[in-house]
Amino acid sequence: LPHVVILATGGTIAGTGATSTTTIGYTAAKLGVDKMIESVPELKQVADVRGEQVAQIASESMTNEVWLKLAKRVNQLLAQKDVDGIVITHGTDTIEETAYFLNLVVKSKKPVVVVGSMRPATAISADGPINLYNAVTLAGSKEAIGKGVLVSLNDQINAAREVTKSNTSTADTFRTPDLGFLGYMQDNKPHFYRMSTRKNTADTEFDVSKLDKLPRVDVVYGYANMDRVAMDADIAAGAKGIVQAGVGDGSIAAQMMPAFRDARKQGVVMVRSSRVGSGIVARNGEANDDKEDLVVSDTLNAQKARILLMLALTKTNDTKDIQRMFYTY
Ligand SMILES: NC(=O)C[C@H](N)C(=O)O
Repeated sequence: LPHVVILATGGTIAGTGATSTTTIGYTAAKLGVDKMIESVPELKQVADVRGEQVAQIASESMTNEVWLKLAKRVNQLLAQKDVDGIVITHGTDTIEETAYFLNLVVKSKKPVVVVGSMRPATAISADGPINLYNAVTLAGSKEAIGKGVLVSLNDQINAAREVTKSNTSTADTFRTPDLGFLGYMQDNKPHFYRMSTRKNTADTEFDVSKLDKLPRVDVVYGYANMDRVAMDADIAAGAKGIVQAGVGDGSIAAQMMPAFRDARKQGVVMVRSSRVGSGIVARNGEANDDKEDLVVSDTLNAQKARILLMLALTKTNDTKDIQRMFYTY
């Protein structure tokens, strides 16, 4: 049997509610990793599993510090001969962010699968146990090697770079808009049909082994009648980069342009992303990125663009080089 380590961070998969019909007003991050493993005895049929508790939080409270701790532990474990794959149990609110962060900093081709659930462990038809079973099966599989960090819930396998939470509360919330998920978990095995084409894990240039913090990068949301107050406040608070989740194709409001120019004068790296949820933000499309010295996020949503920009800023401030990274990862 493959050796799979489960790193637990909390979330609804470890959540408990007052009654079996409580699916909303429950408390996330209550069960410890050993209790979660015990509650799915079938795990022992597919892998030699053991657990470690890395954090015990609802994922809305995820921080850069927990990411660094988690990534370092994943890298230590995957360097061991007796570890074949890792499962990370996680809340679903920021699962796509943690998965993409790991997709950029894990230095191994061995499978890393991030899993969560939409119903707490105490609910009727809780989705946590089957999701955990599928995740451990996937992490122990040969098929998952070299596919980058994966997110698996609801019998589906998604790529970390592309997956996003699309519904606040239903079990089928995870989607890869337009591009589609990678495959299914069915009948105790993965069935892959496609792969993400972007570089990941062992093929990236990022190394967090000596980092204990990441540069501050904030997201500013675009909307009609927006002004520069939030962006200026973020920069005053020390942001080295700003991602605008702009309207449409990452458009910049006329009244925001002076704020973008002031930010660039101070060396703040400005990334145009979109609030739309799918599609490419085209370079020199809705803004003159060459002239204004801006970066476009390509198809990354704003929360993932923030992660890539933080990591990029650990290497360089050069906007051309950072743009290359956005087209590479
Ligand atoms: N379904 C969930 O896991 C939601 C929860 N708020 C979390 O992200 O921890």
